[in-house]
Amino acid sequence: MRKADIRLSLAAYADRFPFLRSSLYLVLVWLLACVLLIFALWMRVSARLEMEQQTLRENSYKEATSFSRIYARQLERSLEQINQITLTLKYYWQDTRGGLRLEKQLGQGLYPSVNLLHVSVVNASGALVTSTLPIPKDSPSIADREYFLLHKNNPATGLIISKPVLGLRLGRVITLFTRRLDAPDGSFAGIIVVAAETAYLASFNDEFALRKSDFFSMVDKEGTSFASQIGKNSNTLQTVFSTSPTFAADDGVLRMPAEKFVDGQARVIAWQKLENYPFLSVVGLSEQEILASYHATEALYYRMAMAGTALLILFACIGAYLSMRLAWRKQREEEVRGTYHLAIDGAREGFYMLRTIYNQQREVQDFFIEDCNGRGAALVGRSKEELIGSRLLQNYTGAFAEQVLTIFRKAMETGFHEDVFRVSPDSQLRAKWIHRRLVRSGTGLAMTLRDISEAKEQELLLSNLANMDALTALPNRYWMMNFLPLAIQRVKNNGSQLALLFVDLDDFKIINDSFGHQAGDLLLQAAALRLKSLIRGSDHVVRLGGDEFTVILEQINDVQDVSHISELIINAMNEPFTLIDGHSHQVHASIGISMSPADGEDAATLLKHADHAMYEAKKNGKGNYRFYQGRG
Ligand SMILES: Nc1nc2c(ncn2[C@@H]2O[C@H](COP(=O)(O)OP(=O)(O)OP(=O)(O)O)[C@@H](O)[C@H]2O)c(=O)[nH]1
Repeated sequence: MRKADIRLSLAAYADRFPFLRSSLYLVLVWLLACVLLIFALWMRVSARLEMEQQTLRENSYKEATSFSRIYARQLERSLEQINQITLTLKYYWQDTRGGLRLEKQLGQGLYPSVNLLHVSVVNASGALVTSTLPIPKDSPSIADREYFLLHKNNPATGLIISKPVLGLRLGRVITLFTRRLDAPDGSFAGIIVVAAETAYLASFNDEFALRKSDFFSMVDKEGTSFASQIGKNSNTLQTVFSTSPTFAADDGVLRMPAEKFVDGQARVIAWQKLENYPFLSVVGLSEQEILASYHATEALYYRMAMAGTALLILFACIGAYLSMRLAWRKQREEEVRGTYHLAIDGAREGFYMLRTIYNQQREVQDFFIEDCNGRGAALVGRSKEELIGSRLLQNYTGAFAEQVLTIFRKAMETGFHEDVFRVSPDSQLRAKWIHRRLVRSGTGLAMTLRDISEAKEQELLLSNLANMDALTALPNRYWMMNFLPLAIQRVKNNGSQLALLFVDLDDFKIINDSFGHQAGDLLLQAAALRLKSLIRGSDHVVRLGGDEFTVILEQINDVQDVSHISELIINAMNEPFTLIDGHSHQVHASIGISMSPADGEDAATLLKHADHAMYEAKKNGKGNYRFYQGRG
């Protein structure tokens, strides 16, 4: 871009600066609308996400509660199974008077869960007697254990479940279920010990769909975890809690923060108290996993909202730009309209903007005056206010209205019409002559009317002067030479004849010489009147100059008629002229006649031949007429 071009375009923008400043509100409106829409969009997205999250949470609460109940029922059954084993073995032991050999039973496959549940019999002195696990040679006495002493000292004690401990023989965490053995005399005979591994107590993972970080756990009232499992296929462990949880009610559901768990993950936990055992089944669903689908949705929503925001900003920019452009154009149009009104209101021409009114057949029926200037209104004797909004044909009536409509329809078709017309008496136009110009513009017409009456009058006057003899007021030679070709053509077309009578006064010079030039003038005027009185309205008398006249007779079908009129003229001219000077003067006339088309088909030839015939008449003694006989 050249420097000059840059300067030009900068100047163009500088021109627009005041406009831009005054139209800044348009940008602000778009901006505000955009901000509001973006705000509404994000509010909607956030509400939607909130709802989604809420639903997921509610579902997770329900799910956790349902799982904790299932687990509680299963745990109850497992504990009951262990209880049954202790009872069965107690009675079996007592029945067989200590003849129970667990190693034998193990061999017979009586303990299907042998790798998770280990049974032992301890005698009254605390020594292992029989067991499903191998008994080491130096197996220590358990006589000092709390549960052993409890059974020993209290015959009524039923099943005692100890806190989880590290099993010495297994090297794994176990929970001991113990029951007292009584001798036939009711004295203490030892205890049955069932050691349950954590995997036995937490072995329900097939029952429901656990996700990777979900867990279930058997917990006692004090919050001690006995067995837990995180995820479906992981190993069981004693606890998942970092500190012992407390549960105020028998059942419930709540969100537990991340720090409460050894793996640092927040969870929704639900618990349920077992009916027959002092334990709670606890199920925890990982919050991260619950919300995993939510996070995907959230990301999608945010992406959509971002795209929506970008689109809205784009729309707002485009909208602001287009509005500004529209406003700029409008302003320009206003300026142009203002200038146009200034121009047309000061114009001497009437100016009208007409919109077409169509009928049902799509024919132009009328025009609606959309705009006009003061001159336009004045031309039809109305005010601008009256005229604007009215229909064009309201201003015309009768045949003239139909004629106007025809011209206007044609202008709509061709796009342009220009004419000059004499104003009809039917018209309301306040002028005698109008110059009219119609230009198609869009769905209507732009019409200008110019009053050319004065110019036309002037033109007519000049035309009359050019065509008229000043002394006699008869048409002159100039007129005749224009008229004759048309008249010759007319008779040629309709097959009739035209007669040109060349009339020359005889001895006129004497009048001039004897009575003066003025008397001669008066006689010429009187002769002209006399000639005019002899012919029909459709015929013409012309003064060629001096004492020479022509009479043009059209539509001659019989040459006799020409002879007759020639005689009338000669007779009339033979009559003395009494002029206003009181003198009576005697002149005669000689007439030469040429006929068209026989003696000529053009004005000059016809005149020349009539002149020749007149010369012949003069030669023949004056006061008579002669038809052209040819040049012979
Ligand atoms: N008063 C008057 N005389 C005119 C006018 N124009 C021409 N004349 C005169 O008219 C006379 C015409 O002359 P001519 O036609 O030759 O003479 P004439 O006496 O009629 O002779 P013939 O035609 O042969 O009979 C001339 O004397 C002109 O000066 C005019 O406008 N007024």
